[in-house]
Amino acid sequence: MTLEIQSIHKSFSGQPTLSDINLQIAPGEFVCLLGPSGCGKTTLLRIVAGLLSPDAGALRLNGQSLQTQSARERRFGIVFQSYSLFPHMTVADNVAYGLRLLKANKHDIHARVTQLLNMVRLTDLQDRYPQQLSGGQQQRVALARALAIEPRVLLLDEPLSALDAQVRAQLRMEIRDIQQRLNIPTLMVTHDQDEAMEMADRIVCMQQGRIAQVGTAQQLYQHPQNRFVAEFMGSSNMLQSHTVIQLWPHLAQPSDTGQERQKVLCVRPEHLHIHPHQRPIKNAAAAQVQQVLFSGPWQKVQLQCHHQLLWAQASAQMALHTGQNVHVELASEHATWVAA
Ligand SMILES: Nc1ncnc2c1ncn2[C@@H]1O[C@H](COP(=O)(O)OP(=O)(O)OP(=O)(O)O)[C@@H](O)[C@H]1O
Repeated sequence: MTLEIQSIHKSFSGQPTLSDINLQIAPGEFVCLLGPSGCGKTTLLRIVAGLLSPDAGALRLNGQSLQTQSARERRFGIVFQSYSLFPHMTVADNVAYGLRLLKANKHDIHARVTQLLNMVRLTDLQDRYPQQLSGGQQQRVALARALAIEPRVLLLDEPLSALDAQVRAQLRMEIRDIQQRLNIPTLMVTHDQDEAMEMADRIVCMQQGRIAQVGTAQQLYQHPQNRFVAEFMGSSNMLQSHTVIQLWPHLAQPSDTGQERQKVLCVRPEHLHIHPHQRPIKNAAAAQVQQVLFSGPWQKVQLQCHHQLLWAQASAQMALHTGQNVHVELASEHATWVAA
């Protein structure tokens, strides 16, 4: 199944919420809509689901228009942030719900529910009610329920954001694994960049109702097209051209490469190399340590470098303390000039 989203526009009370959204999701592909609150992610997902009509544009599945199909006729599986399980039904009945609506026979329903509960590892809990389950278990039931109808497309609206960090990490892997095994085209909304980077084949980074950039996690992280994408995808230091000349005069300026002005240098913390001594080093700038934050195998280090504050990442083994004079080198092959 290939899902095509073509030139979708949507306004609320005259305010454009989505402008010219174009996207194609290949069979079995996992695509994440990523962006800050209010950028239009959920609106787009609801339009794809058939819960909201676009003002203009088209949706196609395998070339066939979805325009006249209701949400139910589309047969898409949807999982929301708030589990939305039926509280008066057991786990097994929740999973069976969609199949009963489709009037599947009892034997088939039982076989399918057994298979799905096994897939989401809830077989032992099938007679419990939702309120007797943890958040993670409830979300697994919601996933099984969405998958029961053999959906043509899977839509996930922030399915993990109500869960604690450990359960989230576990469920990320489980959802990705199940999605790959079933080979269903999937669109997931999230505002969590780590989640998007770990789960998605491609990420759609959205800004104020428009697509800012589409690509793999590596493409967006390593080659962001503009400052918004660079800052949204992981931590970065954004340096003006005159600051770069001061700190690392050997670096090529954007004008050297024939690109227009008004660019800033995006420097990821892991590409700054700290030399923990005062001795000058070729192509390294003098700096003073302002803060050291322990972060497991790493320390996040804030440096004052001329008038610029920089965040760097250093190994936890490196002895660093506040006020220490150091030198900082930039792995120039990783630094990217992006549109400001
Ligand atoms: N039914 C509606 N009526 C009016 N405005 C709406 C409606 N639904 C959404 N909006 C507005 O459209 C914009 C986009 O909302 P949307 O829920 O799509 O954003 P989002 O990116 O999913 O945000 P979040 O991450 O906070 O859920 C917001 O400004 C929101 O207030």
